[in-house]
Amino acid sequence: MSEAGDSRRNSIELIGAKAGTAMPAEMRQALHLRGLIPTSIENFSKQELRAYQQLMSKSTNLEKYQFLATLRCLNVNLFFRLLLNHFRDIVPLIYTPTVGEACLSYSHIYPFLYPFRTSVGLFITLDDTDCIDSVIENYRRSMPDPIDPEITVITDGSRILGLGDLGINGMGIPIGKLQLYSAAAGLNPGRTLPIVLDFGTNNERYLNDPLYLGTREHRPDDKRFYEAAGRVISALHYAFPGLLIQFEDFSTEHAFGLLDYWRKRTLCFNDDIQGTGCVILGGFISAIELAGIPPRDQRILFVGAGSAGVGVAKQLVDYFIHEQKLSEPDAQAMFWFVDSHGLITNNRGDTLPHHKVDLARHDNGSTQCATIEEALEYVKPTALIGLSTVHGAFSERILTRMHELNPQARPIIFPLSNPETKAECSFEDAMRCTNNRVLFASGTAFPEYTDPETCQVYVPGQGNNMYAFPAIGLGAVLCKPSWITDTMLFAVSKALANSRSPDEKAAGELYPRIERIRDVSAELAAAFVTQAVRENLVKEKHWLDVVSANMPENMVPGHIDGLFSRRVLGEVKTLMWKPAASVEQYIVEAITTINPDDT
Ligand SMILES: NC(=O)C1=CN([C@@H]2O[C@H](COP(=O)(O)OP(=O)(O)OC[C@H]3O[C@@H](n4cnc5c(N)ncnc54)[C@H](O)[C@@H]3O)[C@@H](O)[C@H]2O)C=CC1
Ligand SMILES: CC(=O)C(=O)O
Ligand SMILES: [Mg+2]
Repeated sequence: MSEAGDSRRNSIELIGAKAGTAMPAEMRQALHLRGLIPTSIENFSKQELRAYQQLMSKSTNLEKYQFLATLRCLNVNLFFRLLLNHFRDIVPLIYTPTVGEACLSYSHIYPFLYPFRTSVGLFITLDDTDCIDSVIENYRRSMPDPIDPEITVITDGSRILGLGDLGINGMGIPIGKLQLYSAAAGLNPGRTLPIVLDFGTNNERYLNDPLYLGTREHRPDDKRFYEAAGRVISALHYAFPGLLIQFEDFSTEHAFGLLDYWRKRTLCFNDDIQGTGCVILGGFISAIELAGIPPRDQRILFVGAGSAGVGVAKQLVDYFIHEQKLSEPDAQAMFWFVDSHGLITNNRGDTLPHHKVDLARHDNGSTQCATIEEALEYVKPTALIGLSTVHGAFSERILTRMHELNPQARPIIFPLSNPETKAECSFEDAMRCTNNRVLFASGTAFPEYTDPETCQVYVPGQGNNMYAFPAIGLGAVLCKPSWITDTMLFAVSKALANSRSPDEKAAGELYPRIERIRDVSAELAAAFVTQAVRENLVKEKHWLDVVSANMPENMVPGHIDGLFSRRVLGEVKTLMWKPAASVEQYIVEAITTINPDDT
């Protein structure tokens, strides 16, 4: 086909196919589509209604996931309209818990053919890293819009949620996270790039699965891993200057190494370490306000000391140092950690991996605790944080002891492992065992709990990094700081705690309601950008002008109130992408994308 023919075809694909039954009559005529589309000329709301009905008619969550995945490829605008208008219902279908189920069977549910010109993302093998530039170029060519991605979520599938090594099947996670970026924080979906490093898997089940879609080899050694991952990151950095890289679900043994090496070399962050730290600190600040004891009297027991446990602990320690004015040793003394070998101490007789050394207790004398129960009796915690991947680790006995050990304070219990099949306890169990006194947040949303005697309904908190990563990403994409500092993340946590509405606070909720996520993300991103400018790490003149103008001297990180902050917030909001509200708007946008000179 001639170039002119190609271009016409592309226009029809972009404008026509995606407007679908909403395409006006004149346009059907002009694009030679008359007779090829059903007669009725609909609006987007009607299309959305039909899509929602079809979604709800599916009998399993996995079928719903598949329906949504296909819709995302066929009609981006409709997909995001549907998602935004039914956020609470649909997030669990595209994210945890259903995305976990989808990843487990990704090689089996993979559609035969993704529609022309709708790349799912990049699948990069070890061999591909020898010609990585051409692989990236293939991706660029495959995209309908000639614009560079501004954000990538990249995994090697080695620790997908709490489900372990899923190899290439982990691709569902970057896809799901990036869908949330667009829905929750207004990142343009056409500029998001999911990547899986298909460097092999140590999962024997997949290696023996005839339908497994990835490389059938064991994972490489550390040297080869870092070399190959480094090539990919450098090539991305070169091809798309300013691209934000989110590391996701790398096993803990590589998560810290990658972040430490790349943190100041390219714009990046690790969601499991830093995003989770941000979000849990935000909820924890809200929880300690309600706990009924002075914050510095908290005794915090972590169950799980992997990338997420360490990331969360680090940000909580920083909070006690910077906001509660404790010395570093005093702040650290408030924390105890249990891993699969028991309480982490410096004299329990094993060699601790690097990331656990700072977590070890030195004051335990000859006491060692082999189990969570023993640690509970030894520490007598006021707060219990689960990032262990062990379903039911917070047994009824443990939950009841938390109630008994805290007669004066409300116990904080955060079972944060994902998906819900890995959660340390359920909301219902935590409520029953603590006489409804628990301050609760879980990684995957639990249903509301109705007290059988009083019929009062209680809403659980969701402590999932989805409250933070979209905002960190939006803030970083907008202002492009040289690197992402701890204090920028701290500002995001503070803004998250501050973002609760008076109603949410009065109801004792630890996080804002999920339906408000776009407003919340905008506030958090504004706090991020403001902090980045304050730290002199932003070069873009636009943001220097917006933020520096009239910045009060006593600006408190994470406080989004006052005229100054509202100005920054207003600017952030105007730059957030959203699906077109009407077919007319959609067509204008589509034509502008195809031919910017036509405007
Ligand atoms: N809520 C959220 O936003 C997030 C939740 N997560 C969840 O956190 C979990 C952990 O993630 P990572 O830290 O990266 O994994 P990891 O595998 O590195 O860490 C797990 C930790 O739990 C410990 N553990 C295992 N069995 C145990 C047992 N029986 N008793 C006590 N400790 C035990 C391990 O020793 C290790 O320290 C996953 O389920 C993940 O989905 C991770 C990031 C964000
Ligand atoms: C939420 C998330 O990032 C995780 O569970 O790994
Ligand atoms: Mg993760």
